[in-house]
Amino acid sequence: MGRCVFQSVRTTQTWVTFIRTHIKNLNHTLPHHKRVKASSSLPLPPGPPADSIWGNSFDAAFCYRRFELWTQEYGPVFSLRQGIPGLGGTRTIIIGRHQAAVEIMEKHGADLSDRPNSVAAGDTLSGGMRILLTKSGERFKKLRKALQSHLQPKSVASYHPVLTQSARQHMLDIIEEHRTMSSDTSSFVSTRHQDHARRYAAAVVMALAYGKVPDSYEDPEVQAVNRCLTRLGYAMRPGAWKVDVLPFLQYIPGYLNELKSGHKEELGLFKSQLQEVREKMVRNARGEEVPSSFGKYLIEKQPILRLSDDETAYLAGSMFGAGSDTSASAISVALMAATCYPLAQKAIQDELDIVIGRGRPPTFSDQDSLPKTMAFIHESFRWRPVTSGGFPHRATKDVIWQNYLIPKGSTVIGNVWSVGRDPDLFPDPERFDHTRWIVSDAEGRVSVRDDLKSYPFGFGRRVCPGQHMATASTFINLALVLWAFNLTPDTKNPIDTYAFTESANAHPMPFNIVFTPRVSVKPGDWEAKKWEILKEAFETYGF
Ligand code: HEM
Repeated sequence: MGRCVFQSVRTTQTWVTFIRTHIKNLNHTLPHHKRVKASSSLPLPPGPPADSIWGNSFDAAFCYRRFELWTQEYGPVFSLRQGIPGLGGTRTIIIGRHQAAVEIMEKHGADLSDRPNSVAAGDTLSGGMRILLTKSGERFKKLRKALQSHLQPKSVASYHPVLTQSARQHMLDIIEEHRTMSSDTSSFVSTRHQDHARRYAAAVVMALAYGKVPDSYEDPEVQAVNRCLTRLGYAMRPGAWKVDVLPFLQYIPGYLNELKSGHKEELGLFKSQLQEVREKMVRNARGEEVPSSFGKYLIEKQPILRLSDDETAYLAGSMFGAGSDTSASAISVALMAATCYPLAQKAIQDELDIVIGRGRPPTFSDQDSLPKTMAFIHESFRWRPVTSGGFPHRATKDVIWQNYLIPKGSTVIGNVWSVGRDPDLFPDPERFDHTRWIVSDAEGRVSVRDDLKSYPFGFGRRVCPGQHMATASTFINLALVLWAFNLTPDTKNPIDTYAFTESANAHPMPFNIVFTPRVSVKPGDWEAKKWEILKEAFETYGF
């Protein structure tokens, strides 16, 4: 008698795997919409083979790129397991295509607005008050409501003057770097343009949070906030604190002391920064002007928003962490794209020349007349997204998608890198092509497609509330840089467009750009005069 196939299956564990595999294999042969329900429950989305105890192992560095390969292999939604769920392990569902992200993260937004437990960075270091890590619930709703109302496009427009002023300083920083670094008068290799972008972003976020612009990136307050951010970044690194998988560790005396003192330090810093605004408001009663800021808004509305003093301080303080690093990286990526794709750069400069001319620098009032420039920005967000791997959500209920089960308690991640490589929407995805974002109507009028532009900022109810601010910052800086300069690569140091930091918010590794002013001078004039003319344009133009 032939050996029955079931005789080789010895343990319950292998039984389960055996049945799951067969259901999965059967399902794989069917189109998504026809996939069948398993006998007692729906199957998990498919995924790469996993060790029966440890689950899937993969390198955490640039895992979003590995996840794109698994999306191509296993489909738009796949599952991973690390350890044993329920015994300190996690089940993670990765979404890699746009339609699936909308169907899961937008349609089931209410069931996916939670964040995974974070004892180290969330509960201890941030005291549960840093909105990025706050669990869903009453506190999250209060914090989110306060943020959202202040970061709507209309409120962002009230910050245009400070954004413009800081972007103008950004241009002057580039010109100043030329003056100090270069003996060649016509162009120069900038090695510090990323520092200039960082200074810009720090300045606007400080202005947004507290209504003041720091003198430099070396400003002691900026440095103090950056120290807090470095600590946060370290605490959030997967595996940095075992307490996130083994929560009982938090009860070991002394174990969390380092994070507790970090919390004390940052709460003290955030409170003192907000106190300064409070004091200004008191002096305002005696005639001192108080610039508008998120901090001022929170103080005025604190009773209506039902925020405690600590929550108010944290909300304003967390702004820097969420908005500064990300905006600086987005600006650097846009400049990297312009440098590496000269035809796209020229298309933007031609548009700037037609719409604005060389007589005055661009402003926010030109934004609606510059669809190619806006398309370029959305393409740079797609090409090298800042938050490439997305940010984890947690399912608070079972979610069913196309006969697959996303179980309650799983971590759900919309992989921004993959969604931007969705072949149905972005064919030949590694190519930078701003024209993918341009649509024309019957009369040939061009505009920017609107339906896809928010995914680089996350999904559902946790979508980035700062996205309008981030887009505005990238617009004004890119438009001013390309109005003023031609960007070319430094032939001695080619740019590696895949060289990024491994952090959650990816930054390009340092790269050089050659800046050449686009100013025409009369024959006989010195080339050097171009820099003076440009400087004058930025210093004197009435922004
Ligand atoms: C290019 C720049 C930026 C990018 C790429 C970006 C991206 C993101 C992403 C992917 C998330 C997580 C969304 C999710 O969980 O699905 C997020 C959250 C957040 N962002 Fe941004 N962001 C940027 C700039 C900003 C700015 C300028 C601000 C504020 C001024 C800001 C404030 C926040 C806050 C407060 C959260 C937490 C929201 C929550 O957990 O409910 N971001 N951002």
